[in-house]
Amino acid sequence: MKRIYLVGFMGCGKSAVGRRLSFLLKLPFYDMDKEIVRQTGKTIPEIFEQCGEAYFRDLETEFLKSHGHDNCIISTGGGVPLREVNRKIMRETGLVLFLDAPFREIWRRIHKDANRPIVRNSTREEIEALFKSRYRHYKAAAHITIRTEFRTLRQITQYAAFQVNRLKGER
Ligand SMILES: Nc1ncnc2c1ncn2[C@@H]1O[C@H](COP(=O)(O)OP(=O)(O)O)[C@@H](O)[C@H]1O
Ligand SMILES: O=C(O)C1=C[C@@H](OP(=O)(O)O)[C@@H](O)[C@H](O)C1
Ligand SMILES: [Mg+2]
Repeated sequence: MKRIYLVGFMGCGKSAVGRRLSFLLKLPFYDMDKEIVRQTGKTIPEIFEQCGEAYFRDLETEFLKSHGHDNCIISTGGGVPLREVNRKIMRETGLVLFLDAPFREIWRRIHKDANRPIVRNSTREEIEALFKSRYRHYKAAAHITIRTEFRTLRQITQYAAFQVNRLKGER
């Protein structure tokens, strides 16, 4: 089995589900944002402010190109599937799961969070427009879409594990 990538909009649960899935499947877990913070010694808002968003996007692609481990879970950042090269790498090196959460739930989770620079500098309407414009990229990246509405983190994790095992059996 190769890597398992979690994709989706900010706040859909990629980091939370990724961590739980790594316990359940007994596979190492990498959160791309945390790896980038570790490698650069800067927080995500600091990278955006000091180096610009384009630089952050290059770091994401660089992470995907240079990550040396298979058999692991990777939670991506919400902007990763926007680049075609990123989608291609993810689909060729693993299974991509899209956590599809409704916008109102996402907004409730992220609107007060200072760690997401895009949210900090935008209105609800702007973030909703971003959510809509990104949706097709998540769909294009994903092998499997998991709807998260009305499901607990535990249920989502169990369903993700079930889908991973099912697809592993098919390959
Ligand atoms: N299905 C869910 N039920 C309840 N809380 C959730 C669910 N999914 C995510 N959360 C919570 O929402 C917040 C944002 O989740 P996070 O994993 O950081 O999202 P992402 O990494 O996709 O941006 C966290 O506090 C997380 O625990
Ligand atoms: O959607 C985005 O453009 C971003 C999502 C964030 O990750 P999460 O999706 O884990 O919040 C983080 O990579 C950065 O703030 C940019
Ligand atoms: Mg995250």
